[in-house]
Amino acid sequence: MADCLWEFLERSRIHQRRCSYDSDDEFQDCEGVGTVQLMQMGAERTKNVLILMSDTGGGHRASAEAIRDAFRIEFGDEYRIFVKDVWKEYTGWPLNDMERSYKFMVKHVQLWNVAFHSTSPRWIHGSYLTAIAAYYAKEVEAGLMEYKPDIIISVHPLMQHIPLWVLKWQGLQKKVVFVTVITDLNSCHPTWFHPGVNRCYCPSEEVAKRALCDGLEESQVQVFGLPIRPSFARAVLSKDDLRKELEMDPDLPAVLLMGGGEGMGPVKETAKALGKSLYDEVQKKPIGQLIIICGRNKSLATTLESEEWKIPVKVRGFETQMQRWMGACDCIITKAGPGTIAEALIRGLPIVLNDYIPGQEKGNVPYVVDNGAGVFTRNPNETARIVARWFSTDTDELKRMSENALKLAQPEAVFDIVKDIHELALQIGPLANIPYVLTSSFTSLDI
Ligand SMILES: CCCCCCCC/C=C\CCCCCCCC(=O)OC[C@H](CO[C@@H]1O[C@H](CO)[C@H](O)[C@H](O)[C@H]1O)OC(=O)CCCCCCC/C=C\CCCCCCCC
Ligand SMILES: O=c1ccn([C@@H]2O[C@H](COP(=O)(O)OP(=O)(O)O)[C@@H](O)[C@H]2O)c(=O)[nH]1
Repeated sequence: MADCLWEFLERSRIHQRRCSYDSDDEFQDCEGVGTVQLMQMGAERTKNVLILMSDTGGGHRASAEAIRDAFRIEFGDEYRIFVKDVWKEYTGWPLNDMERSYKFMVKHVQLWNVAFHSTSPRWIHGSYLTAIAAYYAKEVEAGLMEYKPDIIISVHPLMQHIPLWVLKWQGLQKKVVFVTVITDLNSCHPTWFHPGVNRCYCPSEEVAKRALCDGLEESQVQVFGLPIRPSFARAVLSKDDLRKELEMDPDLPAVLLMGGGEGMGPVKETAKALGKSLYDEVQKKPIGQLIIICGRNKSLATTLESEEWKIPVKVRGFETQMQRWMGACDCIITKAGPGTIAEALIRGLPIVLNDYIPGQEKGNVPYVVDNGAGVFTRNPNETARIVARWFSTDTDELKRMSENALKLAQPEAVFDIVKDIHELALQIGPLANIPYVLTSSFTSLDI
């Protein structure tokens, strides 16, 4: 049933060309077409939710999947959820190549720094994105038609402007619920803030302040926390069982080393330094064990697998059960990725931040350090010394930081977000119950 309205839209676009275009909001002599059928179709139907994301890093997909899973837990079959990179599936360069471009840019970190900051003024990113929206309007429309969304959720900084333009051109802006879920904890890019959204979910008060300064209304802004997969929040995991299951040493304290979905940052150097610092040369035995998760960085995994280690080490590629590995460890070393930080906080893991991407990840460092949940150092030897200290003489500090981490954790955020979206959808009304009047389509506009 959910498909009916969009099918109706598609059919009506043919009819629409025969109607006189009068204003942005109305086709005068189309008024009333299909309204009755649409109101009937609206009753008790499954609603389509389209979550827009891109694999630029691992955090956007993780948040998208968290929202999908929470919808399923809370509302069962009431919603049909699609997690999609519509840009990649439907558009062309540069939108369909963002993953590669982003990887290239963050490898040449100064390039990313310049791109991030030079595109911050609204007039700069606004004009770029409007131009791209105009160029790819038909393709984006085709992508939206495919999934026929009643609700669109963007979890990506570059996925507000273009779909909102397309909805506006189609006269659907007031009928399709559009929300943004921000996945950066602090110093996020202003492209996240679009005044045309129904709601902007901010993971922290700091981000909410930025949203308000950037022109969003208080009624648009909600702060619940960063959405993390329900498996982190809901699973009751015993460390002993997990270690058995993951074939880890049952007694040695364990450190998890990672660098986001792409295995970025000084992972190799830090692993080597830990290999030394966690081995007691006097007693000739390890004082800790090391888990290295390389994500999609295959060459990193291959290099580390070929190393000789004096301590127990596991090298893994992209893992789909991060909550298990985190649950089995006692602390974590990572670049300042917001997803990994929020997950580690839920598991109460003290954090050593060993790198950050300039711009969006810079503000995550004070978020962790000032709240006493971890430390920051870019020096791999220093990182290794800190962990060795935590595992030997300074276990109190490890415990204190673990408590602080748990205080910051917001495991229920994802459920609060989906419940609020559900409420919003009820307030705005099921799309098909709105007396529907077809409006202008950009296909008939000269843009
Ligand atoms: C004097 C004017 C010069 C203008 C030069 C403009 C050149 C445009 C080139 C590049 C665009 C740069 C986009 C900057 C905005 C980015 C917003 C942002 O925060 O992006 C972050 C995401 C990645 O997500 C983050 O991942 C992190 C982990 O790795 C972490 O998890 C974090 O929390 C996440 O938020 O970045 C992207 O997705 C960037 C994609 C790069 C696209 C490159 C496209 C290249 C080509 C042309 C650009 C056309 C697109 C225009 C957009 C410009 C307006 C912003
Ligand atoms: O092998 C891996 C490596 C990472 N992740 C997840 O990828 C996300 C990484 O997001 P973050 O914001 O930390 O960094 P990004 O990858 O976006 O740079 C987190 O949810 C991790 O749990 C994962 O599921 N498997």
